[in-house]
Amino acid sequence: MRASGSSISSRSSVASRPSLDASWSLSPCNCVSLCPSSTAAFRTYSWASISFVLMRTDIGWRCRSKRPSNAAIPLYRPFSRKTRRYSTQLMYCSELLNDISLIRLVRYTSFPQFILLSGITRLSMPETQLQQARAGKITSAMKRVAERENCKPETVRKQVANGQAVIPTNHSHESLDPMIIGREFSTKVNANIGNSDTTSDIKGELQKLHTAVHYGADTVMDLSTGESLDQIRTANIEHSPVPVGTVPIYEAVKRAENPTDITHELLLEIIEKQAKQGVDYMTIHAGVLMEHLPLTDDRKTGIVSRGGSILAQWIEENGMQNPLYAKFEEICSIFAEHDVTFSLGDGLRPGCLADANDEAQFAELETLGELTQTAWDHGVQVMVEGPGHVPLDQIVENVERQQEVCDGAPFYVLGPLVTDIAPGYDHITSAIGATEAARAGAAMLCYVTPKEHLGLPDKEDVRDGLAAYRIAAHAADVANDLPGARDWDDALSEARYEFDWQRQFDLALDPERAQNSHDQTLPGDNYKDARFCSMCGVEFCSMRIDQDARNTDGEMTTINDETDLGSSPAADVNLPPVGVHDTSRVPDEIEIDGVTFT
Ligand SMILES: C[C@H]1O[C@@H](n2cnc3c(N)ncnc32)[C@H](O)[C@@H]1O
Ligand SMILES: Cc1ncc(COP(=O)(O)O)c(N)n1
Ligand code: SF4
Ligand SMILES: [Zn+2]
Repeated sequence: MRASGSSISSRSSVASRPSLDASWSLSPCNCVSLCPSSTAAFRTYSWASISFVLMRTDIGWRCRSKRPSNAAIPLYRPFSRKTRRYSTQLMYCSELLNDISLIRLVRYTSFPQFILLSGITRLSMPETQLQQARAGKITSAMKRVAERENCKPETVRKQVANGQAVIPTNHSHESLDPMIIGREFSTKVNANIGNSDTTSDIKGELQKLHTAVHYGADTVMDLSTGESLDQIRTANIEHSPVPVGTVPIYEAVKRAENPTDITHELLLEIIEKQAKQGVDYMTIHAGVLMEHLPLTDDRKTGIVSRGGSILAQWIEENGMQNPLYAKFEEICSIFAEHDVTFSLGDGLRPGCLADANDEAQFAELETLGELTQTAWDHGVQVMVEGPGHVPLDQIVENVERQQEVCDGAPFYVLGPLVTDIAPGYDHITSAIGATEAARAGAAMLCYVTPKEHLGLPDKEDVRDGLAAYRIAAHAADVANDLPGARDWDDALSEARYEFDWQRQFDLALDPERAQNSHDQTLPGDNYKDARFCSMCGVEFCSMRIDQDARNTDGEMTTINDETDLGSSPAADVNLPPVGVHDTSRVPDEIEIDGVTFT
């Protein structure tokens, strides 16, 4: 049976190994998926657990009943390219069968297109969190998430089972501490990092990753488009306790001579490679359809999504449909194998207030709604990306429409920026929109840094962006009455009123910044229990005046009850800087090409 320990350390044993499920039953549709597809899964599993392997014969598989010596067994041969993927999966089986002395074809199953090989133990592919949730299983990732969100594991399972929440957990992401994204849970924040062709190396990227995690990013996206893409991605995954997202079309552009030369095969190859590397979720801009492109003609700022603009160019120059749309089901199969979560990209999102909520944006959203269903049919977890630049009064409509069109799949919004006038302050223009979006039901906010529209963010920008977005997420959680969220505000206010400066710093979203600001004018230790600060000075300190008055009236004794953050229902998210990730599986060091990074 599946490992059932609730401790975090048992997570990988559940998430990344084939399940041994005695109650598994044969059915034509899951026989193929019975064959494991991840070599990693094999290596971590003992041979003894394999009981049988099923093979499809109707799609061109041939089987030899005898194993030729010790060589890899050519058990299966595809008839056509269409069956190539099955071939890959089954060849892994043959690697495994190598170690087994006798393979006997015993009988046909009740489904004539399948041959049952026995003499070996049962084996099945690790399933996605969605598939397991639907089957009524509570995985250790679900248990861990329930612990972090202070809810029942069954609540988590139900939310995942019906697609209202996702737990991005690639089977190969060993250092991950599972988290959940869904409107019923605390609002999450994503930080974009990654290099471009002008700046930043692996070391700089790892520093941005550390900064992002330290300041409370719930997920990070590696949006690198410069040098060393594979190395940066694998280093990020290895070091990240939070889910890592990518946009595979970016690598395709780097690999092809010209974006128009990107082939379907190249895209699938890159997606599969990144899935094997352990990427937890991928932005797939499959909703940018040929027929939607004319709808952007009258826009003020056209197509501002990078992925969207590249695909639009590809579609126009090749005169063919979006390859990510054409190959969507193949992508689903890859995602199902590794439990990669879709982040359905909004390639036609508005790039300015004037273009918000236009026909192109909503036409794409309809397509994303259909693709959500297709992904669910394949047992793959889905979230949906949203805009961008939207006037404050149109944000609720955006969220409600997405929730309706995509049947409650989690909404993951970039900002949105509520005004276009403040380059240099777009972490603020967008955090205002993000707060409104989260209030209306967005599940995850993609941060925007002060460098937006101006340049590549560095680690200080990452810190500023996260501060703005942690505030947005928390403000929405408080307003939405998330149990315990307000306790953090109450505890800090108590410390403030008591002139307990140290506690006020400690409880601050960014403790270092709070202390530095106080130190700028009143650095001495004696000021750390002073009953005023330099804002008003001792004579005009309203809190001191008020306290003295209340003291005289004998009221102070009645207001002494302290909020205990440790026992708050939101204890895990009420911790400064914010949030707690279990980093115990993140290695202290990593070596890349002979250079050690920490
Ligand atoms: C979709 C969002 O991703 C941001 N974005 C794109 N590439 C990077 C990067 N390397 N680092 C940080 N943010 C990035 C854009 O600024 C946009 O806001
Ligand atoms: C919320 C969100 N939206 C979009 C993108 C992708 O960027 P792009 O669409 O510009 O390629 C992203 N990474 N996150
Ligand atoms: S951020 Fe800069 S590089 Fe990116 S689309 Fe805008 S102007 Fe172009
Ligand atoms: Zn913009």
